Amino acid sequence: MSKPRKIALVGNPNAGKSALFNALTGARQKIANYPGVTVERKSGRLVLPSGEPVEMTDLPGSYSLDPTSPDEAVTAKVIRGEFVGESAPDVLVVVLDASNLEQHLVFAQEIIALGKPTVVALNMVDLAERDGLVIDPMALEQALGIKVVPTVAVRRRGLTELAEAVAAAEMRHPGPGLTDLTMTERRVAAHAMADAAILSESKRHRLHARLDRVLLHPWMGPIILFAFLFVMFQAVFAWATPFADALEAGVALLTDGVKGIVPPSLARDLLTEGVLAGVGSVVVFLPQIVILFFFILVMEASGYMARAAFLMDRMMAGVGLSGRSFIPLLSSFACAIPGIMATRSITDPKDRLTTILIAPLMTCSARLPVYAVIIAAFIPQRSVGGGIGLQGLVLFALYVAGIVGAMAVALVLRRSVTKGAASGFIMELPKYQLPAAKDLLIGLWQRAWIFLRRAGTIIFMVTVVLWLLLNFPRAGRGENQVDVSIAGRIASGLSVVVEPIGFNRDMALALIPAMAAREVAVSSLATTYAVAATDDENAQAMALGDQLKAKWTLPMALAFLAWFVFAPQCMSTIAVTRRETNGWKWPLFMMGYLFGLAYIAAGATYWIAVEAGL
Ligand SMILES: Nc1nc2c(ncn2[C@@H]2O[C@H](COP(=O)(O)OP(=O)(O)OP(=O)(O)O)[C@@H](O)[C@H]2O)c(=O)[nH]1
Ligand SMILES: [Mg+2]
Repeated sequence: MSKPRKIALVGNPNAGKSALFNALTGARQKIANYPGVTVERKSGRLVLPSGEPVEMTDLPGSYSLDPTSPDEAVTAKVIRGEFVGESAPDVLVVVLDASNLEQHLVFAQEIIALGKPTVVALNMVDLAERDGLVIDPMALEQALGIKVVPTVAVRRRGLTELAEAVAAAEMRHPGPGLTDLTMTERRVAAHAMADAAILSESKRHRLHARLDRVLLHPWMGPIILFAFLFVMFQAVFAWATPFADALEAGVALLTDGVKGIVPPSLARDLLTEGVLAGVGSVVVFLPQIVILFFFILVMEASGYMARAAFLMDRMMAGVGLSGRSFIPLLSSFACAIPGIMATRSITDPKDRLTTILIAPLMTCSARLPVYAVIIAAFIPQRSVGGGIGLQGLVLFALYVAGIVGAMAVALVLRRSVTKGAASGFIMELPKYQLPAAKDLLIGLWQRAWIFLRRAGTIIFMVTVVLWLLLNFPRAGRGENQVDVSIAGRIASGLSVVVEPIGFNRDMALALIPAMAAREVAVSSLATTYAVAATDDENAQAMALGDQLKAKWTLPMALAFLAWFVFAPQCMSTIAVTRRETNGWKWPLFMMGYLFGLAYIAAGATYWIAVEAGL
């Protein structure tokens, strides 16, 4: 039997190729709202209405067959049949976003000009219709000289017709006048074709255009973005407090419960001091994490995220980065690991390396518990006027410090280690959409689950190991358990190094396990203070925040915060950096410079705060 024919889906990023691919083949993959998600090749089987089985490939989104990024290079090579170990596709399906027709027709012409059997999937006609765009597929067919099938990938509309067109595509050939055009000529032609195919445009379309004029305005745009982020950080504290308090009370109740049932023993201590105090101290930050991601998901789903990237482009260019770095850096606010992996869509190797190196400076969500516990303990819960909470303001400042730090580092790197010019940036702005409640809920649930799973696995394990190291060898009469323990001794050694920047032994003790996961800084402190307090009934009953207040000064707390703005990332980030840069050189460089920055920032913060009499 001969091999099945190969069908490839091509088109601009965000045209809905993956959605069509999923709908046609039943395969599953992540679908996000901004360009550049499909990095790898996906293929699956399907049977055409004619009964012919074919193999379908989902190619990365591209703007042109002249590749400007590794993803685009893959697409261009596969289409031309130059990809090693990969036969050329027999039929191409060009996927167009009907509501972005003019833009998408530019690349479509280039594909069609290849002369291969090709059909057009005019996708997202639902969104076009909703926007009041009435498109005439026949006019497009005439202009392009090939079959055009209207589809709605997410509603499975037009799939059968598309499959039929694919089966028939072998016989067709491109019309005259499409080959050998320059890019500019293609743009002009695209404009004319879109004009001819679009029959009417509605109020909604004009409304979106007007929204863009405000949100993308050179100076109003950034102010609105800044204001939005400001509100987001205010909300993280303001909304979370009742839930966090309830969770904290729950953990306290559990601890009392265990103490009531289990007789005093090391095992009971492990449960209360290690598991409940340690892991519990992290879990109480679940509401904050959920609120933070609520805002991020709304930004993504509404189409505002891409606008934010667009606004940031100029600032990025100022420090020698391209706007392409924005999405990876933004992902790093969740976690640096997906952020670093997302840099694969950056064309220029030095541009990409710079982005990888600064990604850990974006405040990942694992740092939120650390910030939150210190802020709640040391920054008074009061308003600085106009209903603006001081705590939210400090949190906002910490995030801004990370961003400013990253931009400053990029500026320096681009003039030294990763010298080079900034490259251009093309990005499509998706349509505005009201986020669907169901998608939001699923997204939030996934985030919450990731957080809880971390608490139940890595944070749990590290905390238990730390508890063991804190409890052995056992203290004799009159000795303090933490002082004589293995962990205590290691931390005492380390505190020689961190004393100059204002850290005490307990803080030093939290730094090492925090390399496994940042949240562990919180659980380590909680466990350490719980172990230290075993003999003191009063101290035992104190919440972590009160313990911190009793044992740290304000300058120490601020120095600790400054440390975590820059502190070298977790082990997994180092590992992924090693993988993405093919060696140890850059991860070591990254660790080195981050350690240096963290040390200087914490030290400067401490001494300035002390001098200021805080
Ligand atoms: N309303 C509507 N949304 C769609 C349609 N097709 C795709 N989408 C959505 O559009 C977004 C982008 O779709 P993808 O399938 O990821 O786009 P892609 O072409 O694979 O993008 P890249 O992989 O980045 O090149 C997703 O959020 C889809 O759910 C459609 O016909 N109608
Ligand atoms: Mg895709």
